[in-house]
Amino acid sequence: MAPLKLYWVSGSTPAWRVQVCMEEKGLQYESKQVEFSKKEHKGPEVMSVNPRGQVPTLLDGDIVICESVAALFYLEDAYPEHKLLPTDKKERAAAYQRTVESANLQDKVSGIVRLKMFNQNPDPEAVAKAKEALKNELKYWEDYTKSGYVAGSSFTLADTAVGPFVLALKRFGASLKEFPNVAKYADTLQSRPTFQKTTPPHWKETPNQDWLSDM
Ligand SMILES: N[C@@H](CCC(=O)N[C@@H](CS)C(=O)NCC(=O)O)C(=O)O
Repeated sequence: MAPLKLYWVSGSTPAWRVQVCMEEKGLQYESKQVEFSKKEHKGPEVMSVNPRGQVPTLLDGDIVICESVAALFYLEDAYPEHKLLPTDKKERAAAYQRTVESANLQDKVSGIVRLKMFNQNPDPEAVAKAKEALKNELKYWEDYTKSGYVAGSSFTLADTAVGPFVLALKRFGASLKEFPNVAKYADTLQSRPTFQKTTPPHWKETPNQDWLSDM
């Protein structure tokens, strides 16, 4: 049996990061999809390894990693056969920077999800504020993606960290017309077999949301 095991939920963008990273590295892993609706993430199997009861939870034998970005760095370190960090020091620094910096984008995307997914009638003022914060964040990523990827002109670990959140924007209906580089980047990611293989299953079966149709 493969030593790597990933607990994940369909639509969890942090979990998607780890799936993409393992696929890009060509790693075999046991895929353990859990259901939020059945509270499986708070059940004994997940809670015994991750007391927060969250996904992603990655196991490598008796090693447990419960933070998605930490999991990316761990995988790069433990499975160096297919490297996702550049060897050039300057390019590597950029990839480290963007991988960690993806937390800012994660935060702004999560802001929209918290308002729209878990609220029947979200406060319009709060929604407008969250969209403004997201637009401000996207200005940075518009600059970072001008050479095709988020850290230089080839795919790196940083793209596994950022990519799922950019594709979440498309899922939520954003055309990204004000952010043409990000829009092109989204197309690049969407055409990558590893992203296609790991796209949240329920996204493929249900129409996109219209939460960001004005963006
Ligand atoms: N900072 C964590 C966030 C993990 C997280 O928020 N996971 C969500 C799903 S996207 C979750 O498991 N939520 C259930 C809960 O918190 O009870 C990471 O990047 O891995």
